Amino acid sequence: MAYKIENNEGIVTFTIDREEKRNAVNDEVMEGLKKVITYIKEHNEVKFLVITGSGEQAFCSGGDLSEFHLLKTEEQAFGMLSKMGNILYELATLPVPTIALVNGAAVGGGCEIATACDFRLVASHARCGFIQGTLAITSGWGGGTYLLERRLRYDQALKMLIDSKKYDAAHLHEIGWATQVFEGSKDQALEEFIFDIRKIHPEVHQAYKQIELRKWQERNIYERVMQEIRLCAKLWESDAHNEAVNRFLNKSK
Ligand SMILES: CC[C@@H](C(=O)O)C(=O)SCCNC(=O)CCNC(=O)[C@H](O)C(C)(C)COP(=O)(O)OP(=O)(O)OC[C@H]1O[C@@H](n2cnc3c(N)ncnc32)[C@H](O)[C@@H]1OP(=O)(O)O
Repeated sequence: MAYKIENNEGIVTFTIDREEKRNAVNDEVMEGLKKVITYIKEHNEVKFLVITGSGEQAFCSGGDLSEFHLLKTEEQAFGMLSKMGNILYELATLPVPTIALVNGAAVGGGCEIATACDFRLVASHARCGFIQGTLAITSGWGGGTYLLERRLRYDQALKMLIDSKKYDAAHLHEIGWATQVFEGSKDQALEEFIFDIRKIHPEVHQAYKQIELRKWQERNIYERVMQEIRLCAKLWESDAHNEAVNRFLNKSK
């Protein structure tokens, strides 16, 4: 199984469990995300959702390039990107607060998943970034739109997208992407962060979340996400992208 879902007294945790691939997202992980989203929508008692990755090296390394590299044309790419884009939109607009427990690197689509969450608790050793530019594509799951909505300073958010590099945790905190940085155990960091939140009735959380989401509807976030995905799909079929992915997949051979 590529993922684990646990419910501990209303705190639902989704763990991507593909440590050997640095928790890259494949079709099975997408199905798991759909499942946990449906579960939360059907269970009013859920207080919040935590997303994390197995091991300490990576939260998520983005789309599984060994699988998705088989998609060559713009339309093939759009199919996969929009499937995950819709899942990420559902995640970003869940009625409960969401926490990315960033236990290690969050790059490419992994950084998009973390950005789609309400809070980002980042391990001090983790390096994160929208590195898609190094593959000659843009963010393809809607994460660019979420980043620009997260109220980071605009110039810092745009720089994060266009310099396409990994930032250290201290810098991510300084620019406002990381909610907080933790040392040591991720479970303890989560416990401390939710200590007060978990005492509050879930309907209160949901009411505050609704206020934020109403703003998202007014700002046409879904349409903007779909435009972002289309732009990425166009770049996907370029020679530059193909060559960059081949370089990554063959780097150790
Ligand atoms: C598709 C959507 C698009 C988007 O919308 O954003 C994307 O997500 S594009 C994908 C962006 N991701 C990448 O470019 C992969 C980046 N990966 C890395 O930079 C590094 O792996 C890491 C996450 C920083 C971890 O580095 P390290 O701990 O040194 O591990 P390795 O690099 O040696 O990787 C170990 C192992 O895992 C494989 N791997 C890692 N990431 C992916 C991936 N995204 N897809 C497929 N496979 C991945 C890597 O190839 C190694 O495999 P082996 O050599 O077989 O051990």
